[in-house]
Formats: sequence, C-alpha cells, structure tokens
Amino acid sequence: MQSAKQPFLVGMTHRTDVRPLTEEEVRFEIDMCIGCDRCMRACPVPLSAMVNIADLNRATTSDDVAEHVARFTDECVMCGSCVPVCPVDNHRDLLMLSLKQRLGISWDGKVDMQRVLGYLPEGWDIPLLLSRLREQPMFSDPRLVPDNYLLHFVATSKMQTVLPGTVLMREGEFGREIYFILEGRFDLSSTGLEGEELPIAVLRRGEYMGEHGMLTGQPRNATVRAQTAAVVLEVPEQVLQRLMEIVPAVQSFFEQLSATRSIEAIMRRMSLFQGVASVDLRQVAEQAITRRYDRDEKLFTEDNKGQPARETLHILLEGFVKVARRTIAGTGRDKSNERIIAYRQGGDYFAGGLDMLGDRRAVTVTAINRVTVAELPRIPLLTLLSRYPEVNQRFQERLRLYHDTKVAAYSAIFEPFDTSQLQKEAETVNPLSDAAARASLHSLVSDGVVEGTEVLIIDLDKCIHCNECEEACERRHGHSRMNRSGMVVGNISIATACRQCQDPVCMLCSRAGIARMPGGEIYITESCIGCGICAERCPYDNISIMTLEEEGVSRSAWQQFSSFFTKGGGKERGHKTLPMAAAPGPLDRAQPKDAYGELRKKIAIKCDLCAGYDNQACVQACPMGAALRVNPTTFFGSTEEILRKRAK
Ligand SMILES: Nc1ncnc2c1ncn2[C@@H]1O[C@@H]2COP(=O)(O)O[C@H]2[C@H]1O
Repeated sequence: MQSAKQPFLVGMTHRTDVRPLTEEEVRFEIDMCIGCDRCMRACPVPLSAMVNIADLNRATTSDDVAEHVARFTDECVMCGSCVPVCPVDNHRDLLMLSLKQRLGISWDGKVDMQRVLGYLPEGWDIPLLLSRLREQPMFSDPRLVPDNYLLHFVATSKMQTVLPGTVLMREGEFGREIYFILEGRFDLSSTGLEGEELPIAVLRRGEYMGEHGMLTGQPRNATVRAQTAAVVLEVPEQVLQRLMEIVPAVQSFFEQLSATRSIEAIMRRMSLFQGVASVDLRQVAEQAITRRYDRDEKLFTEDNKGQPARETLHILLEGFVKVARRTIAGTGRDKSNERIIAYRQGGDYFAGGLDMLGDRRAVTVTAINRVTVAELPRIPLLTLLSRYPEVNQRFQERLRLYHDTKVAAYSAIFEPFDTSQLQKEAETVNPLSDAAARASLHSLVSDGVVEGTEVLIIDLDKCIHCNECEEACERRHGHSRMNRSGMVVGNISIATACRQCQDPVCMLCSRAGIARMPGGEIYITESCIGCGICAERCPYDNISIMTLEEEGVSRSAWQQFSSFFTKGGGKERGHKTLPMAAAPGPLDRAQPKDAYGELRKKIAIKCDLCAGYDNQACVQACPMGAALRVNPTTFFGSTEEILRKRAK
C-alpha cells in the first residue's frame, strides 16, 4: 500500500504548483552553487543557523546526510524565501523538495516511545492502545495506517483520562482539536432557545468528536460531557493534517464524513424536507458529492459547460457566492460587463437547471471566498420525492413560484424553498437603497468584512485623527498591528487590522504557528518561525512579518523579542501567556522552547484583539470613543440582509 503515500506533498498544500527537479537538474544546480550562504541566511527555519551549505549540498547529492541536516530538511516549510536571494538563480526550495522526497516521511522513523508510554493509563499497554485506535474506522486497516504511524500520531498528540461530568468541548467555542474516544461514553447536547439543554447523541469507544470544528473552522456545534470515566486522544489539527497528507484515504474518510454531517444538518433545517425521517435524510446526504472552490473560482458559467441538471439540488455548505449574468460591456456595476443578480451564503440551496429565472438562460456563479457545495444527485433525490409526496408537492410549488413571481427576476436560483420567506422578502425591498449604499454593501461582502467575527471600526464623525489608537497598539505590542485608515462605509472606517475571520485561511499553518482561543481570537504562537505563508494566504493583508536581522536590532531588542510571548512585545507588560499550540515534529510541546527561541529569525505579527490582556489597547486609548470593536453581523446587519439589500 506504499503507493497510497505521496511523501513529497506532505506540508505542501500552499505549493500545489511545484514540479520536482530531475536528478540531472539537481546535480546541475548543486554544481552551480557558489556556497555564499545567502539562502541559509534568508531561511526562516531557526535550525538553518546551524546548517552549513556544504553539508546541505552533500546531503542533496549523496547518502551523507548529517542528523541535523535531516532534521532541518524535515522542518523546511517550502516557503521559498531562499529562492530570490540566490545569485546563480538556483531553486533551493526544489532542491530541498528532492531531499525531502529521498529522506521520506519522518513518521517512518523512530517513535518517541518514552512519550507514548508516559501517556498510557494504568493497566494499559501498547497492544491495547493500538487495538483501541484500530476500533476507529479510519485506522482499521494496518496496510494503510501502519502501527508506526499510529504511535507517532499518539506521540505528537495528548492522551487524557477524564472523570465523569468533565466538559471536553462547549458549543459556540472555537477549537480545532479532534478527540478519539478510546474508553467510556460522552453525552452531546446543544442549548435550546430558552437556554434548555437538548440532548443530541451519545458517543462511545470507537467514535470521535470535534471533527466539525477542525475541518470547518466553525465554532463547536455541541457541548460534549463525559458520561463515564473516559480515555480520549486529543489530536491537534496539524497532527491529523499530517496523517491525512501521508495517508490520503484518511483524508477522504474525514472529508466525506464531515460533509455528510453538514449536509444532513442543513437538510434537516430546510422547509422542503420537513417531515422526512432522519434515516432517509442521511441516506441522501451520504450520496451527495462535495466540491470545493477557491476564491474567484467559477462554480458554473454561462457557457453551457458544467451546468447542473434540473433535478439536482445544490447545497452551499460554506462560503459566499456571487450569481451574475453577462451584460453589454460597460453597462454593469462599476462599468463592468456583468450584472450581479444575487449573493448567496452557506446554508442556502438551489435547484439545478440554471434556466430557473424562467428565461431558459444560465447564470455565472463565482466563489467570493472558499466555498463548499454539496450536490445531491438526481436519482436519490427523485426517490425521496416519490416516497414523500408532500415533499414533492413543495418542490413542484417552488418551481412554479419562480416562474410566477416578480422576485424571481432577481434571485430565483438561490432562494430558499420556503415560500413564506419569499413573500417576506418581496415586502422588505429597501426603498431607500441607492447606488452608493449598494456599493458600500457590496464592499462589505466582497472585501470580506462580513467574514470577520470582530472588526475594528472608527466612527469618522467622532475621530480627531490623533493616532492614539495606533500608538497604543505599538506601546503594547512593540509594533502597531493596525492601521486606522481602511475601507470607508458611510461615516465608518473599517481599520486595516485582522478581523478574526470565521474560516481563517491563515490557520492552515503546518507548524501550528497560529492558533485560535475558544473565544475566537486568532494569535501567533511560539511555534511561529515567520515563514510568511500565513501572510501570503491572508486575502486582506492583515498579517506582516517582522525580520530581526533586517532591522539591525540590538541585543536588548533581541531579548525583548525572545520574551515576546511571555511578557508581550512592547513597553507595556502584564500579558498572560497564551496557550502553546502543539505541532508535529520538532516544535511539539516536549521541545525546549528557549533553545529554539534563541535561533528564531522572524515572526508574524497580527492583531489578536489583545488576547492575554484585560482590554484592547486601541479602543481603550481613543479619547473620543470613536474606536470600536464590533461584530460585523450585528453592526451592519446579517450577511443575508446585506446581500439581499445589495441585490435589490
Ligand atoms: N448529530 C451528531 N452526531 C454525532 N456527533 C455529533 C453530532 N453533532 C455534533 N457532533 C459532534 O460533536 C462535536 C462538537 O464539536 P465540533 O462541532 O467540532 O464537532 C462535533 C461533532 O464531532
């Protein structure tokens, strides 16, 4: 089953475009190298300071691989910082890739058994641990997931014994760990409208929890409490990510499962499916095909290619899409050649057959951010419709409605099936909306403000431009993490600072250099090496990289930098240390931090809402009360409202 592994892709989700060098190209580039060491100096991996370029070149072309070179190779994040500085135009990143490939996956190597044995509950031994892990369906096949991988998996995670009544996760809190139940039972519940506890399910040995938060970045959708004494393996996102990269079958398993659960949950809420038994909903959900789209990617275009069949149902699981139609060049919004018909977001659904505007013409649907769509295929959907005549009737009514109502001319395709909702929408057309207001609303969506969970805004009617907010930020953190000017909507300026996105793409860090507090604050952890991959991923340019060497810092500044995480970066102290996030490999919790910190060259900087402090410096410092932190949905209206107003 070796073929299931793709070693050179591990840790490479940000570099899907790379083409490995041939052996001949490797030899040529190593011959070209003049040993100037610029690549190593540009490398953000702290260990690079200990690697001599001659040793690295030797390792790249022979079997003479020193231990620290092997470790460095494993730690290389393929950020590409080494490439532009090379005077002979070598591709050091690709040379590293070829070395990575040759050395293979570190999880094929020795396991830290001390660590694994230290985790075992009383009376447990390694065979029992492995047999409990193998009860998990995705680990059941030892040909796909060998014992060695499972032991590395345990060594880089955390095993916990919990008492009855222990709350492992709370509904509404952010968290990206997944828990595998090795012993005991857990009650899952959610909170009802009146604050009452609603039981959801009981999970036991062989099952797991927390994959929803991990895979989607969304808050936990249930509270999980131990019903009995229990043993769980708490696995950080990066550790499961690594296993998923090494064994793609594990990845497919999780993605399919997570999608089935999300689809089922959305279907249960849809008025169309009211009255359908859970087992039937699950059956349809299991047959759904899930597709992912990146920002700006087209789901469907007006050309005939890729048009969905009329009797398929598309459910938007995550993200926002824009529905538009081509128009005469220069006559669309902002003189473009498209007319935007509607925006739609996660939780919405639409029937296929994009002639549903009634004019038998298609539309173009574009992802505004990362989008996941579930496509319920025709046959299972038709079977369901035939089994539930009332559902079929609702579906047919919906089709008719769109041909009949005027609202259909705007947003038929993506409207929910709930007809009362449609009527309400027709009544709530905002008569006051004008072109400027619509443009602002458009910016809130397309510039991602609505993706935020907490946004810093400046009330321009009150702001006296004293800059105290930025200066207070700098006093506290050493570097200002915000710029008070930004996008303007009416009398509100949306400052340029991290908005703590709902689904933060920056958090795909393979080193766990960026993490999220249960309350939603996204912060830079001690594992950050400043490689800049998160900054590149941030669509809003709200992460910057601080380079110590370039700034020619003094020893005292260096010391200040070393205590960055424990005391805070600036003059103001009293910062609580934030949780250290675990990562696979050398940056795990067992690694001495100081030694690593000493070698650190760079660090990412971003607003974390002053996590670890009792207040937010910018808001606190504003003498006019003009700086405010707001939830964009509460402040500007829900995305749904914004999008609807925008579409009118
Ligand atoms: N209906 C359900 N059946 C099984 N597990 C669930 C159900 N609802 C929620 N969960 C689990 O409870 C977890 C709570 O945290 P997450 O949302 O991260 O992931 C969730 C799922 O793993």
